[in-house]
Amino acid sequence: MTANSDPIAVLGGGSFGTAIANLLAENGQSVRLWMRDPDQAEVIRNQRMNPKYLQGIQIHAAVEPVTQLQETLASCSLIFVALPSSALRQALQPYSAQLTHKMLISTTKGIEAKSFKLMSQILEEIAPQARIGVMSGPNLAREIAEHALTATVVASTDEALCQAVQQVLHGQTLRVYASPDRFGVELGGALKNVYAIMAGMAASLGTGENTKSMLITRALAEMTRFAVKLGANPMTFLGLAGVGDLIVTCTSPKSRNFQVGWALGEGLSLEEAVERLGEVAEGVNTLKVLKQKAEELNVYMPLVSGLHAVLFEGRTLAQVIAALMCAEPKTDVDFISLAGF
Ligand SMILES: NC(=O)C1=CN([C@@H]2O[C@H](COP(=O)(O)OP(=O)(O)OC[C@H]3O[C@@H](n4cnc5c(N)ncnc54)[C@H](OP(=O)(O)O)[C@@H]3O)[C@@H](O)[C@H]2O)C=CC1
Ligand SMILES: O=C(CO)COP(=O)(O)O
Repeated sequence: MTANSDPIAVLGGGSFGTAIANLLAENGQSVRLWMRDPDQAEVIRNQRMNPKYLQGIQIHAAVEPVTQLQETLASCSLIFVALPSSALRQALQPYSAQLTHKMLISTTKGIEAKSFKLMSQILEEIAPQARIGVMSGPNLAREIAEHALTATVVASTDEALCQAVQQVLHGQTLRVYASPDRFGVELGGALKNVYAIMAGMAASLGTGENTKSMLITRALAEMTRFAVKLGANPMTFLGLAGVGDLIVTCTSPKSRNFQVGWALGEGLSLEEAVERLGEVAEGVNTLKVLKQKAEELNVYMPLVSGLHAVLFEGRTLAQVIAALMCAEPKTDVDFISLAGF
């Protein structure tokens, strides 16, 4: 791997930002890992660890923790954004002038509540002159940091941008695939978090393997149906950023969304589950906005409606399960015919 001449910025000192920064550094890049908390930066600088988010992972010497956002943006032409969706606009809006002509890669898997915008759409709004891409796929931060063999997708119609990301991130333990379908790749990453909450809940209640499989497969049908309604290419959902990410997040206790679901299954309230997690679980907010959008667009999303009913409308799980199982019989893979195939 040849080193890029400019340093590369990673915004967000959480688990994913730290994992990506480390991989870039291991590939020979010089990396500025921006975080808002000077104390956290100091700890990383001195201990070469990020104990708050990635306990036990050694941070490469070429990762420089920084807290000056303006300087960081000015000094880097390739910028990975790993901020929670609730923070991205607010954090970057004041620096739109510094983002002109930069390559911005969103790794954030969420949807803005008030606008239903995906994060790359917000970046485009903040920085219309920037070059925009997204990175998404079955990418649990801890596994990436521990060098589990992993694949991801960089998506943009800007082929040179995809190649730039492949050049700096592709390595011994991470394969980076390119896709021109930015919208589909990004939407898949955001939607699957909701189903991971359901899967975590199902797992903690001791459901059978048939049930787990039904849940994941019908989740794929439901999220694809929604995506088709928004004009996305359903084929993207058969790739790493669709079914790939859905599988990992719905089956792994390392997923924070799965953990929230697990805690709910144990009887904790949503507030208690989120509090216990202490990290970002994007699926909670996505569930709220997705339920509303599905209604607006008249898309049939019984799993989303069911989870929403349990978490926000005072319905019991038993009531929701009974309604789901007794609903009128449907056709399998209906989203393919909806898409005109
Ligand atoms: N973790 C994973 O496995 C993966 C995560 N992602 C996505 O990456 C995004 C970030 O997740 P992740 O790194 O896991 O989250 P974490 O919960 O691990 O960390 C969140 C980070 O965001 C920072 N932050 C929160 N609010 C602000 C703000 N207003 N301004 C600046 N920084 C802020 C936190 O800083 P502080 O400590 O100061 O609060 C912390 O560094 C999410 O959208 C997630 O879906 C994508 C793929 C995999
Ligand atoms: O997106 C992820 C894996 O691809 C991480 O999922 P969680 O945010 O649920 O941990």
